[in-house]
Amino acid sequence: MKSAVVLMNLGTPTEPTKKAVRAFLKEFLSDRRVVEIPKVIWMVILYMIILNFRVPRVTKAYQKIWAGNESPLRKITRGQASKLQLLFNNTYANAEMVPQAHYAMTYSGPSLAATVKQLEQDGFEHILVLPLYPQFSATTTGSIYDQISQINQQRRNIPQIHVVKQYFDHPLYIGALANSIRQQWQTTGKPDKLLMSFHSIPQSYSDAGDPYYQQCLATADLLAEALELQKEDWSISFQSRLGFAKWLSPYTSETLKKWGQENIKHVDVVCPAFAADCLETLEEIEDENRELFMASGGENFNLIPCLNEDEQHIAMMAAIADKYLPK
Ligand SMILES: C=CC1=C(C)c2cc3[nH]c(cc4nc(cc5[nH]c(cc1n2)c(C)c5CCC(=O)O)C(CCC(=O)O)=C4C)c(C)c3C=C
Ligand SMILES: [Fe+2]
Ligand SMILES: [Fe+2]
Repeated sequence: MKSAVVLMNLGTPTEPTKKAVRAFLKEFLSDRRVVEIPKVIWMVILYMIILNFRVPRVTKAYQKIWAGNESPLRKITRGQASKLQLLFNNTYANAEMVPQAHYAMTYSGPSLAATVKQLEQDGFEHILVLPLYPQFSATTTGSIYDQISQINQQRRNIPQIHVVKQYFDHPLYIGALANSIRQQWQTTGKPDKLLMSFHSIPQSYSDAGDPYYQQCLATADLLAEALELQKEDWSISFQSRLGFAKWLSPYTSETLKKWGQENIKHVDVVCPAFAADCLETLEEIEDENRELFMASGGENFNLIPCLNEDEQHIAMMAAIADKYLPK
C-alpha cells in the first residue's frame, strides 16, 4: 500500500512585496477559525485597517528575514520534508513500503487539497497529515481538520487520511527541544533566565475551550524538567498578539522589558510552539524583543533556533508517522 506523509505549517507570502503580503494576510485572516469577530465587523476592520496599515510594516519585516528567494518558513518546511524522505529511504527495508514525504501550507500554498488530489492520482491509498503545531489550537490545527472535511465533501470515495492532532508532550519532541537548548548553552553559557515564548491566542478562545494554553503549560513543565531547571530559572510567556483584546499572557515583550529593569542580564528565548523559524521568531523575537530587553538594561540575549531540520526533530516526525502508517 502506497503511503504519504504531508507535513503542514501555516503558510507565508510568496514574495516580500506589499501585494503578496496583502494576499497572504487576506486569506489567513479571513479564516473564521482564526478571527471569530462577527464577519461584517471584521471585514471592515480587515479591509480598512489591517490590510492598509499592517501590510507595509509586515512587508518590511519579511524583507529583513527573507532567505534567498523565499520565506524562511517555506524553505525550512520544504527542507524538513526532504530530510524526512531521506530518513524514510534509509529506514524502510522494503522499498515498496517507503512513504513519500510532502509538505503543504494551510494558507498560500501548496494547498492540502492540491497535494491530496495529486497523491490520489498517483495511487497513494494512505495519507498522514502531520501539522507541525505541537500544541493543538482550533486556530491552527483546527483549520487543517476543516480543510480535510472540505476535501472529503467533494468526493464520493473519500481518501484515507489520518491527522496527528498534537504532540505537545511527546518524549522525542521534549528531548529534541532540551537537546537544542543544551547545545546553545555549550557555546553561550547558561542564562540567568530561560524564557519559553509561545504564540498567543485570544484569551476568549481559551476560555471557550481551546486546549492550547494548557498544552503550552504542559510542554513548558516537561521541558523544564528535562533540563533540570529550578522554578526561578525559567518562565513562560506569549507573543505575537494582534489588536486590543486580551490574549494569553504574560506577554513576551512585557516580560523581557521587566527582566531588563530588574537587572537580569542574560536571557535565552526558546519558541517551542514553532517547528520552523519564521517571521515571529526571526523578526519579532530576534529583532523587536531583543531591542526591548537591551534597551531596558539587558546585556546578553540569545534566540535559540527552532528545531527546523534538526536530526532529532526529523526522527520525531518519523516516529510519529510510524505509529499511523501501514506496516
Ligand atoms: C489574528 C489572529 C492570529 C491567531 C489566532 C494566530 C495563531 C497562531 N499563529 C501561529 C503560527 C504563526 N503565525 C504566524 C504569523 C502570523 N500570525 C498572525 C495572526 C494570528 N495567529 C498574523 C497576522 C501573522 C502574520 C504576520 C503578522 O502580520 O504579524 C507565523 C509566521 C508566518 C511566516 O510567514 O513566517 C506562524 C508560524 C500559531 C502557532 C498560532 C496559535 C497557536
Ligand atoms: Fe500567528
Ligand atoms: Fe508577529
